[in-house]
Amino acid sequence: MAVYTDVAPAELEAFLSGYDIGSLTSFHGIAEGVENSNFLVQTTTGSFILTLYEKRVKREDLPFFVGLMQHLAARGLSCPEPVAARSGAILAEVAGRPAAMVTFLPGVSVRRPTAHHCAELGRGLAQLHLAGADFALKRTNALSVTGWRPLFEAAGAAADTVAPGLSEAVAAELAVLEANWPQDLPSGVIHADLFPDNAFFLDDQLSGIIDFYFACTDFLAYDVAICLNAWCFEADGAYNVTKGRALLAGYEAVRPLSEAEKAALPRLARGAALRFLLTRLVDWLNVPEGALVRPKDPLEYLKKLRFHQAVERAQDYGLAA
Ligand SMILES: Nc1ncnc2c1ncn2[C@@H]1O[C@H](COP(=O)(O)OP(=O)(O)OP(=O)(O)O)[C@@H](O)[C@H]1O
Ligand SMILES: N[C@@H](CCO)C(=O)O
Repeated sequence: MAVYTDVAPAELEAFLSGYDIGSLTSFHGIAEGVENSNFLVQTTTGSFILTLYEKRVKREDLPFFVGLMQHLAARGLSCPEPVAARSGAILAEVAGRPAAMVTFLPGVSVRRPTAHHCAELGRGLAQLHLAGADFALKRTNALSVTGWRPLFEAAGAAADTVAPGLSEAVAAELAVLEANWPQDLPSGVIHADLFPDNAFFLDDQLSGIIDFYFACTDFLAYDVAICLNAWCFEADGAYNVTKGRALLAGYEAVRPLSEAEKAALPRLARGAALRFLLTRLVDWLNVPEGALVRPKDPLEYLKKLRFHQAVERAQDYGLAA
């Protein structure tokens, strides 16, 4: 149940009195998600999402996130639109947490994506990259290569309680990627967390992208690598090249990858796998007392990392020659 901060009905009513969105008819915490506290708010005019930002979202980053959603929605991307209060304010504070209201998107996430869903996602990701190309604000990716060693140090030797030898394996991979991380690739706004739970489908067509709270400025191909990790592996840890081919073809139909991006893809995929291994490892080792949210399995990403370590060229992911 990803509600870390609860909201009393009276407090919500007081908060909503500052908005022209009708009167409250119902609201409830949303179980999905592990980073923030989300509530479905229904009023006499429609449905909205109230998000209370938790530990990994810094207040100073919120203007970037809400500004980006406004920018992408204005360019036709189906994403949540921040709702302004009567005062014009987008950002607020509810139950002591920074908060914002956004529009509710129809559609459902798919738990077991097919190759068709991967193709749709690839197209949507490329459209996101193109729509974000003229977004004025920049945000450094705190979870790219320079952010991984501090995460590893936060886990420390306890990593080996999760799996024997994990600490040594991560230290070795970290050294390789810090020494060989790609430079000078096409950069821009990336989503950076576009997992199946953050994409909505209606009748198997991509209908929306949510959860822009890791969005930042980084290599566009790194976002592709994150999606290959999140969408193209089966539950048993095997890479599904049919899904990879579909995702990459969908992406390239909208935005072709450069030769430099293709050459860098295996390293970017290793880095993406290490990033999610590390954030999951830190969460796994730091479950708050009485938490109702079960952290995600870091070892899922150790398996993916090991796959990428054996990949020699982008075509191994299903990329057209
Ligand atoms: N704009 C929206 N429209 C419809 N549903 C939404 C919207 N935003 C969030 N949700 C619902 O709330 C859930 C959690 O949202 P979100 O993924 O942003 O939370 P989170 O804590 O950042 O999760 P995580 O980072 O683990 O994906 C989503 O899976 C979805 O069910
Ligand atoms: N999508 C992330 C959790 C939210 O950042 C993961 O699966 O590890």
